[in-house]
Amino acid sequence: MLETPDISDESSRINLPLGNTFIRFSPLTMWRAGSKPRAVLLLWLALCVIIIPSGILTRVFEWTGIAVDLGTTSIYLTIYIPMLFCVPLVMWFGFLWAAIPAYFSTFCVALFGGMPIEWIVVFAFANPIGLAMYAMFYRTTPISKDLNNLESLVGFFMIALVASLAGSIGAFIWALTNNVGLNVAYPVWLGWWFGGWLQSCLIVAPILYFFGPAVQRQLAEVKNSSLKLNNAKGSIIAMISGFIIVVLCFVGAGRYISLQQMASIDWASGQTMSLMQAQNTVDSLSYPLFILLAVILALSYLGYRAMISWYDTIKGVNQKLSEKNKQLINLVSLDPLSGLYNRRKVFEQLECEYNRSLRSQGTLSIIMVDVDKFKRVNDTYGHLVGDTVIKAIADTIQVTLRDYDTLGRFGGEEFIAILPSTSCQQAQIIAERVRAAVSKLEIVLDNTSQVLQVTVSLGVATLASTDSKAESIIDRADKALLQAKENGRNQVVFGGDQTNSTL
Ligand SMILES: Nc1nc2c(ncn2[C@@H]2O[C@H](COP(=O)(O)OP(=O)(O)OP(=O)(O)O)[C@@H](O)[C@H]2O)c(=O)[nH]1
Repeated sequence: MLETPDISDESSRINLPLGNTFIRFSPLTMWRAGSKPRAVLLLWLALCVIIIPSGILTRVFEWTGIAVDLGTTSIYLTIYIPMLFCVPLVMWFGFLWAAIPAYFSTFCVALFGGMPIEWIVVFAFANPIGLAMYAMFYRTTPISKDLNNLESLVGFFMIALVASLAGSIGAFIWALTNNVGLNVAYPVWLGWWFGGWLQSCLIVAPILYFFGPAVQRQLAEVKNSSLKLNNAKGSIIAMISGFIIVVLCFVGAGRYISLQQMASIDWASGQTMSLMQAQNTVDSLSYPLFILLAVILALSYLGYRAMISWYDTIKGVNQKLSEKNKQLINLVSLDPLSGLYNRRKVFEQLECEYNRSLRSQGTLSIIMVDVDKFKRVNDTYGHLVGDTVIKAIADTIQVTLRDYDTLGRFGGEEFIAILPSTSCQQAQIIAERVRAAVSKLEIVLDNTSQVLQVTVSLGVATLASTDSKAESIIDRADKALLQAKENGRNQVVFGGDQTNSTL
């Protein structure tokens, strides 16, 4: 039977590049999973030991940023060492692997800076929220994390911008806890996200480019989940929902704590601020936060839509490609009129069966079939009717053969059947069945309702112990076919010595 290689399964699934699979956060499982996962876990723990106090070190040595004078305002471009580690971690490992050290490093920095503990708990979520943006983007986008092409680089710059904006909501908490007004909070916030973005573009991007391939090669063995695009929609919706909930909790908790604190502040006048006044102050600080949140969500949504349409495009292109591949395979292997294998493919198939029979010392037979007096059909009814007859004969022979036999069109009105594991006696029985089926075939001519009947002559040959190549069987079958024609047509002739044929 005809077998066209099925490549549709492959095309329905787009394998994301190696880098786009994250390592599942399961330290205990990794510890038990063998030496390689354990080494990765230990490496991560060692990095945590570096990352968590690195934030404090930047404070102690005052590497916290660069002041930039913008005329009327001056902003302070923040450099935050822990994020230099955590962004590559989120890209190579996954969200929790980066969020945990990011949370605790910010926690330590805030503690060191004397921020009240209830604030610290909320404040430390700012950078993990930024990291969630990276994770969301890379979980669902089939672009390289090694930034080895322009598309990936631009994608990274864009996501770094959104992530820096998301992470910079911490600037408002800083402003609240330091009792500074919007005039101070605003440039701090500007420097916070702009500095974070520059840091990602200028320092993290080269790290990803130069070290990414080597790191990912090392991590390949412990990455066990390849992401199916079909699941990407679900996972991005889950991540965006999670992100919205976290940010809302973040903002809500921030407002609640700040209201409580402001209500109890003993101002210079010595009076406690009224709850109403506190509410107004918090509101004035919260509005930019809500605007920022709305911008981030809008950007996320747009990004999500863009990604989904991108996937659909890729999927469509892949489907078209696989259809074209199928067409191409058909073109080189199938005869367009009969739909059977063509001569080239028949030879390939025969070679294959010949080698298989030699290996297994099995039998192999072939039948050559030629339509009798076909020239007369063409001359009498025209070539179009001739084509219909060829197609009808092809179909009849095909259904007469067994599933594992191969039928091909060898030339004009000549067919060849390859019969694996078939002795010369069995082959002759099958050939006789084919002859009888064709002779009973009634082809009704479309325009005249006239019934046309044809016969075929058949030459049978079986693999002999003396055969040194596959073509020898064809030679004998061809000679047998000629003999059948000479004997008067519409008959089966066996070619060669029956006793010498493998039985
Ligand atoms: N309609 C049609 N005719 C074809 C095709 N391929 C070959 N033929 C015709 O098949 C005929 C073969 O004729 P011959 O080789 O003389 O043999 P025959 O008339 O069948 O006579 P015998 O084989 O001796 O019984 C020729 O007229 C070819 O033009 C095809 O694809 N379509």
